[in-house]
Amino acid sequence: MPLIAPSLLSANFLNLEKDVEMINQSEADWFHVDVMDGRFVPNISFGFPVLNAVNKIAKKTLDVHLMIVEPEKYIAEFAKAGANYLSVHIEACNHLHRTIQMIHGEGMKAGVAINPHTPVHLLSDIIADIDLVCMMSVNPGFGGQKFIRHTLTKIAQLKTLINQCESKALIEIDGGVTLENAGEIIAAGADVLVAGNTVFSAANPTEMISKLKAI
Ligand SMILES: O=C(CO)[C@H](O)[C@H](O)COP(=O)(O)O
Repeated sequence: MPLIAPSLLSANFLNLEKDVEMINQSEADWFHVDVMDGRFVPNISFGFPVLNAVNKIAKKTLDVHLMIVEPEKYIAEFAKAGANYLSVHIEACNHLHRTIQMIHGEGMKAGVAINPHTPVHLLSDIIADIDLVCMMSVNPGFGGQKFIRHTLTKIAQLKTLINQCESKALIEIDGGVTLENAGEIIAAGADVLVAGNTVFSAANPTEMISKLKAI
């Protein structure tokens, strides 16, 4: 069964508590939290005040995806704010191995996110050291975009790399996941499905999470 991680980017910020409680009560496994800085991506989402508030009531794993430059500056603060998984972009890190060591040093699981154009083989010398690959299946920065189908080929490549390197990394697919494409994403080898728009624009988000979980 896939792990389901609803993305709070598509939640109702006028009543975030209601959406966090909905996820608590649902069959979702994780909270996916997108932090954007307006520099790495052309959008600004939210930061520590929101994450700290979510952490007060969230009863599930907090999976934090940093779409920011110089993520190494903020690792300790994300640990304090309750992040369980912390993913940094390979494209944003000059010293990725050191950044992963810092994340582990703060007691968090470490993830590496990769953009749709970034080749999977660039992960070959880090894959054994990480817990998660957040594979972007849209260009990062916005929810509600269309799934880039080429990502399906990359999932299979990543699965092969993980097996070759005896890595324990989970494969997370982020962007454009729907009820229609979730089956083939899982068949390609994904372990975690992030879903923002699909969950929060559904008439019944709790039911939508259960449907994704059942695929
Ligand atoms: O990282 C992200 C955007 O950069 C979001 O997590 C992603 O887009 C999920 O949203 P949706 O399911 O609506 O596509």
